[in-house]
Amino acid sequence: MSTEPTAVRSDFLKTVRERGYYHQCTDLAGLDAVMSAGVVPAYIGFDCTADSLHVGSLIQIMMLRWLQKTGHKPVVLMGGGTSKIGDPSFKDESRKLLTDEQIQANMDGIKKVFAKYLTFGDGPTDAVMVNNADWLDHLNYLAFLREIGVHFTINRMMSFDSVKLRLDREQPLTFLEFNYMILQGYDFHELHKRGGIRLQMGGSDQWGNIINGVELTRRLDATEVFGLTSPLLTTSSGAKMGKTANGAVWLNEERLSPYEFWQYWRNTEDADVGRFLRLFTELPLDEIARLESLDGAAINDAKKVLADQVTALCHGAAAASTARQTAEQTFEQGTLSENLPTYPLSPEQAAAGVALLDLLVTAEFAASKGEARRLVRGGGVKLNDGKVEDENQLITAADIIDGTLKLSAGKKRHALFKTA
Ligand SMILES: Nc1ncnc2c1ncn2[C@@H]1O[C@H](COP(=O)(O)OP(=O)(O)OP(=O)(O)O)[C@@H](O)[C@H]1O
Ligand SMILES: N[C@@H](Cc1ccc(O)cc1)C(=O)O
Repeated sequence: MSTEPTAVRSDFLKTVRERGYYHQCTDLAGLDAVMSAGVVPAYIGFDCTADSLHVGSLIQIMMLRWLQKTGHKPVVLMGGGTSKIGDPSFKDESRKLLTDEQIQANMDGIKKVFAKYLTFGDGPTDAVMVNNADWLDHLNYLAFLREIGVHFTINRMMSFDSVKLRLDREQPLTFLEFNYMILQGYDFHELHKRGGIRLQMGGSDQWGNIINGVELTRRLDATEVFGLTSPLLTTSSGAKMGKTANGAVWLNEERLSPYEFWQYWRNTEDADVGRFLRLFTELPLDEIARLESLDGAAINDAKKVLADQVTALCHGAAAASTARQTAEQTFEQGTLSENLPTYPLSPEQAAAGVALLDLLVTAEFAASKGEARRLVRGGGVKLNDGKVEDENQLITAADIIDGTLKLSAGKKRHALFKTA
């Protein structure tokens, strides 16, 4: 790797460095020269391992958005082929093999989010979506080994973290998974050949896979292509970005309501506000500097700006403003908002009595009854705004006011159960 220049000229790389998307690049000066000279088509791949992406991948989506805004062409690669293998990078165990139907359903779910962040079409800087199953599904094993396998040495493959970590821990790495980096490497060469793609981006866990593509393309096409990675985000307290007590923070509203999404950002730790504003909004940097310098109670205003901006991008301005109003009604005016997550409760259930622990699980405040029990013991559960003392409490018709029961966990998580 060459020495990194202190200044870059291209708008895209300036943005990447100023806003905190930069971790590593194969040749920053070389990439800067190419990006300053004209439109660069660049890609990021997403495997279809769930039916929605989560905020961990939002940094990648924002990089594609900035790429387009600064005059380049984003290529979104759906890993319809690679999802059949499963990327072993930084995973302790083999992934569960997915069926073709599961992969297709996941792809249908994941695809939806990109239209909100990118403009698709046929123009020079319009985004396009490709699926690597289109070329990987039809590879001929012997021909592939002879044309591509010959460029990879086992010695070098063993030096990559995705392989090394498993072997060091004496955990199995199947031959299937061992092939993953070759296939992702082949994608880069294929995309370069098909659409002149010069750059692949991804989180820092993708570095090894990206390098393989850069080296393979250089050998086969005699062209320099580039790799650029972002840091893998954790919150200031060290938690992996994108996970809450309830699991991942999903981008699709079928998985997580815009209200809960808004709340996630509103609950950002103070120390993360500036960093998240730079990464996940498009506000000008001087405005962000002002917002992050707020302290005391005023930092909460900055968190609301963050929540508004990120929710508006992901779910639209209307959903963002409804989420904000709901939160303000619930927390600042103490009224019940109709927009809180709502679950049905049948009159029969209410008449027979339902265990509070079951409702805590239904509302996704706890993943199991055991966890729900600990939540109550910790003093964090409220029923209609009154603290719950008895973990075995049965909810009955007497707890239902005007057909509604309000359940809360801590100050910030609320759900309504309705009998009609
Ligand atoms: N916390 C994170 N910060 C930055 N980038 C991330 C984060 N989590 C995932 N990514 C990036 O998002 C892209 C998609 O990753 P992927 O779908 O594998 O996410 P994941 O959370 O690791 O999911 P899975 O658990 O299925 O592997 C990759 O480029 C990856 O590096
Ligand atoms: N390996 C990437 C997905 C990916 C797949 C194919 C590619 O060509 C590029 C990236 C991930 O797990 O997130």
